[in-house]
Amino acid sequence: MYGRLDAEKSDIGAVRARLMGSSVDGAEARRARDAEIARLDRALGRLQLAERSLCFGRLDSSAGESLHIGRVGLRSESGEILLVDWRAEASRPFYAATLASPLGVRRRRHVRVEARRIVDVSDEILDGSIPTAMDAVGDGPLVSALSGARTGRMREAATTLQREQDDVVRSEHRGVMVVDGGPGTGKTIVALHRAAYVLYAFPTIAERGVLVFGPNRRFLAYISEVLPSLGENDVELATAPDLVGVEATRSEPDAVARAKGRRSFGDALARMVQERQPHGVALRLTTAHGQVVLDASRVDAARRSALQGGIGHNRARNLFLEHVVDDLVNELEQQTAKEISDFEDELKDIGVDLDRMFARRPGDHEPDDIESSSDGLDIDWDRIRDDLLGDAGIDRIVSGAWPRLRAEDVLRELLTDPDALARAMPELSGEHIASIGSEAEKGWSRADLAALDEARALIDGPVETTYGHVVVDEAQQLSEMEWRMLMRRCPSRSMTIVGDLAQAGPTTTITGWEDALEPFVAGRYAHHTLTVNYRTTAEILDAAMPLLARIAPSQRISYSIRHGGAPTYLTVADTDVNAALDDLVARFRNEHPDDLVGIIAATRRVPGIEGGSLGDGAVVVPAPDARGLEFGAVIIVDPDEIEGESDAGLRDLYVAQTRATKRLITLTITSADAAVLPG
Ligand SMILES: Nc1ncnc2c1ncn2[C@@H]1O[C@H](COP(=O)(O)OP(=O)(O)OP(=O)(O)O)[C@@H](O)[C@H]1O
Repeated sequence: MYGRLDAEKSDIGAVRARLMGSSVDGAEARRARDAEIARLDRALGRLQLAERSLCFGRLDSSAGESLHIGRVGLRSESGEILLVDWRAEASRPFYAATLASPLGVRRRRHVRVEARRIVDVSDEILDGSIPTAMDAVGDGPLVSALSGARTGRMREAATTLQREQDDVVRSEHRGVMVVDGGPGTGKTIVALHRAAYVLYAFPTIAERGVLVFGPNRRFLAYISEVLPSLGENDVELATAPDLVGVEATRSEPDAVARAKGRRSFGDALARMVQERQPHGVALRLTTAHGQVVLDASRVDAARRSALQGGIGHNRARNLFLEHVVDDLVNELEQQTAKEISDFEDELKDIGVDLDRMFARRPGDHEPDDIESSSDGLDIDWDRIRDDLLGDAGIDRIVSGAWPRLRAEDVLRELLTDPDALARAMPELSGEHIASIGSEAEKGWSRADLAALDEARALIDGPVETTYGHVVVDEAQQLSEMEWRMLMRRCPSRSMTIVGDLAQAGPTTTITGWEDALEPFVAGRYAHHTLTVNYRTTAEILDAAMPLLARIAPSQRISYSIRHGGAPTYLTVADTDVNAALDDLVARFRNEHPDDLVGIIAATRRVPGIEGGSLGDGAVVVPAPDARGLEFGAVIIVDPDEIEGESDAGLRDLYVAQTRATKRLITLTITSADAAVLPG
């Protein structure tokens, strides 16, 4: 297989070199050549990424046929199949076969390859037959993957995707799919493998781009290596600031962020923009050709037809200008015709007959021209229309009724208009409303970003960059306005949405998936729930259950497949926290040198801990940012402080309790000397 991999790489390299060296005539041909070279580069990149564990599985059927499964598909020179891509239909039994339903598979083999050598083989016999000397039945690769060290970067799991996960990854559903489940059930793993599957199996969707949206950059860094290691580099990873192209530089009270995240805030923006469009007013237009007043009903009709295409306030303004100028020219034409005929009548009254004066002698052609001379034949109305479209005076009058706007200005205007805010956010106190205004000049907050995106859509029209498929991770975090921001980027509504409502943060405004999706795909989405926890041991999960019972009593409880030590609870004096952490980290790292320790604390406590002398074996994470992350060991510092820090404090604590793969330690802080240091 590696021989064929090398041969394919060098074949592609040769074609590429030939193309580079060939001469092309004209821009069209050059574009076609560049596109072909880019395609070859992508194919080459994919083959290079397949180098690491090229083949990781093998299926042997009860009928004696076998199939190798790996990162890419490969054929021999004579065309027979050597290796099947893990996403191909033929690979499905590798993930779907079970003891209860072996799908014709006798043996499923996991192969581990390092530096092109097989270093481990592990078999499962699925059809009930007796293992032979040729079978290597032992501890499964899933268990070894799960108990492996956590180094701060998520790893792909194409080799060990489990059946309930694989059903989602390989689903034929092309619309919106929601995947929920408790912490550690593999929602992120499923979402990322789904992205890889979409790229492979739905080429027309993939062509339009795939976006993976995550809550913050720390999380994106954590998952950043999964897709490349699956051979997929054509996926964009983004957070809200990336999508909007603006950084959030200011924090604000959760209640304010929540209010800004509601639909009603978007509606207030829309009203603000509508108020900058003419409603029920007449337009007085003065031109070199005369003065015209367009009455309110014609102005309203022009406004309605300009807005019909949903192209945004500024571009609709240009259409409005065109409608106004059309009406204006019609009006001028009629005025002129009337003036000429009035003039003729006056002349007739004093005995002058224009028709007779201009009449040609008998024998001349085109008697019609004589008729039309009185209709203003010499006036080129098309040219006048063009002139008026570029006329600064008309532009000024239209701008008075329909000004060009900037999204930033409109949002600032709303944020500094206490009356409009009070109408849009009836739940906020006067104090909060006032604070919004005084903070607005100091930069944007996180919640402002979605509002800015909304204002841009209203003013500048649909976003330019859209995607064929959008994956949303930690989706419980999104506000209604953020849902709109994402939907705007996925007009085809092909999405994979993963999240866990029990882990929702303080600024979430939705209460359920139906609530979130109803405005976009009411009732038309698939829903899956994952049930097995692959992260924490059963002991750690058990310790988190009382909290889950308080947060989401109706949530189906997941179960863990691994066991380990019971969580530890310690008490230390405030002044000894850093010394205790040093000690705990050192002890854990001694036993598990490659495993990262996550120290999770209330946001306000983080700087104090970071100021300590922790080595690189540990990272300090503010509790609200711990969503989605995972560590070998987790030390929770002062759970009460985490719980009390925000409206979502209890859920933050639940998230913190479910991040560890091996050990969970909780440090309670006391100012008394009675603290018990870990002994
Ligand atoms: N099939 C699998 N094979 C190997 N590892 C897996 C598999 N499924 C999940 N895992 C591992 O289990 C851990 C938890 O998975 P993941 O982070 O996707 O869960 P999650 O449901 O997104 O969790 P949370 O809700 O806490 O963010 C990760 O380390 C992941 O790599």
